[in-house]
Amino acid sequence: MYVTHPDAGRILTSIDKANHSEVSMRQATSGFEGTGRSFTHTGKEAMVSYKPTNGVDWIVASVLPTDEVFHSAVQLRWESTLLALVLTSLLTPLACFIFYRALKPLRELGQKMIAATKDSSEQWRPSSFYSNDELGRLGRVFDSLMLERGRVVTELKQSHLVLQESEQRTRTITDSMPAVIGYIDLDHRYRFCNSAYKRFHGLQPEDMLGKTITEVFGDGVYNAFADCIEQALSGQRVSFERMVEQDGSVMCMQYEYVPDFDAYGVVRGFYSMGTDITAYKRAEQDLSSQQQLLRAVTDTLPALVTFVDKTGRIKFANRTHETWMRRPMHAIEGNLIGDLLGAQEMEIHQKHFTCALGGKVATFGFERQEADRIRHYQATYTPQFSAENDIIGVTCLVHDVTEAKLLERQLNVMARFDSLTGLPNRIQIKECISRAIDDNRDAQSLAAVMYLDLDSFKAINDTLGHQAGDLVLKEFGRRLAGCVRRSDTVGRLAGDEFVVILERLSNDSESTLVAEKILRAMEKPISINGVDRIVTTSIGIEMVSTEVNPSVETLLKAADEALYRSKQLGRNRYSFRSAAASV
Ligand SMILES: Nc1nc2c(ncn2[C@@H]2O[C@H](COP(=O)(O)OP(=O)(O)OP(=O)(O)O)[C@@H](O)[C@H]2O)c(=O)[nH]1
Repeated sequence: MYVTHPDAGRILTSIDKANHSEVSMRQATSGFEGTGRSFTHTGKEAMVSYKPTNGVDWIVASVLPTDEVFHSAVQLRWESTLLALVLTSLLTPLACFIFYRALKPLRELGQKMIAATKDSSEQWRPSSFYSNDELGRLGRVFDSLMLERGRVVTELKQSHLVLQESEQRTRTITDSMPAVIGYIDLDHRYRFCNSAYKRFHGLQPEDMLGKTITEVFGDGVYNAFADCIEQALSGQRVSFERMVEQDGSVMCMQYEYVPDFDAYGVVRGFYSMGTDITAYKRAEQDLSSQQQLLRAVTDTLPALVTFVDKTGRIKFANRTHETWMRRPMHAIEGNLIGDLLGAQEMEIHQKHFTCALGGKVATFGFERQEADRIRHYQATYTPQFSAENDIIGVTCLVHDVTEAKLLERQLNVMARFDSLTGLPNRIQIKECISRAIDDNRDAQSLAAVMYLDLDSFKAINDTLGHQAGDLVLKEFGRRLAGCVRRSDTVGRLAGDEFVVILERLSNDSESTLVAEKILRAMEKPISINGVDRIVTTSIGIEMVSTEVNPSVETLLKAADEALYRSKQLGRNRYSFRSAAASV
């Protein structure tokens, strides 16, 4: 029940009758203490406080209209708002001004940035006035960035210039080369073409750029070389020849496809280089026909014709090798000359081969044991020079001189022996005397040269005939040979003149013993056509001592003089040149 209430109508009325649906009223009547919102009895919004009293079962509640409660606060809020408005209106321009001033470097920096992005060519000028705050640092960082950018741009420009110059150089070089040079990417499109495409294919290089091989040359050409293109794009180097018709003439072009790899080793295209090898091909054909001709000519020669390069490898060998060396051609050409000849024979050849490689012609003879006989060969090694005058190898010409050697030996025998008697002739007699002089000196012994002449031999010829004379000459030679040691020499000088050379004598008397033996041997008649006839001989002896060193001619002349002495004394005797013993 209300004990007191501004609304007199409520005094002593039950609270139940009042509007106690409010939370605060229910809280208060439940014995709680607190504050809350409520309404005055006039229906105005109000603040309500309630508290039960001690000792008395009363609840003291005060209800104060909200506007009265917050009057001062509202007043203060209005004043504050007003003040804020005033301050805001006053401080805003000031703040703006301060911000404007504070952001000026940032604004200038921004303008510089915009200007810098518009014109990258201008040299960046860093500002020397920067504050020590964040903006200053930002400005300095931006300046360093711009300077770095300027450096990078400069480098890029220089790189670009270098690249341009390099490209120009590449173009100049490739344009001046007698070869078609192009670059084709993975899509088979031309990315570079030198001016030679105009010369060789009648195509404008600038018209080719960006076009595919098919677009430039057509399906036919592409299909013909599709495999090569794929190989190049798979990273393999490809080389092939292609016949090209241009202005009515046919050229032989050799193409080389060289793959182009990026930094990771992945193919990104390939270079195509085509060279006109028509002249080379013709030269090759000419050379081939010349080689065929050379082979045809040399194959028929009875000689070995070989060309050996500097490394000793046989580059050419005529067919005669097959028969002479008893090997098939494939085991000769392309092999080393050392392998063909064998180590033993190569040892003989090596120095002459080296000599020829040194630029000199070397001629030498060598022998080869073949089956049961020895064959003799004459070899000539001639150095071969390139157009630049460099030695490129050696031409070997080998003749079989076995027959010539035999003939030479026969001639030698014929030239050194008397055909009638088979005894050494004048040439060999002189050699024997010369050798006897040396041996005599070396052995410190004596030697003797005996000059013999048949007595009145002319009469035999005249009476019995020339053939009878020959028979007497042969018999005389035979008997002479029977009177001397095997180490002595019997020879026929000419006509009926003979020489006996006695070696290793101890004294003069040994020569006289031989002379007497000869005289005795001639005492026996010679049977001539059934008629026995005694033919005597006169002998002249010249001793060869170790003290003097006479010439062959001197000795023969001295012996002849001694012979003359024997003739003078009546023939059929021996004499020394001086007045020594004569019999
Ligand atoms: N049958 C033959 N006679 C020859 C040969 N060569 C030379 N004669 C002859 O040998 C003779 C040599 O005579 P001479 O030695 O000059 O004279 P000779 O009659 O022997 O007289 P002397 O020597 O003085 O004792 C000449 O009649 C030559 O014609 C030959 O090969 N055969």
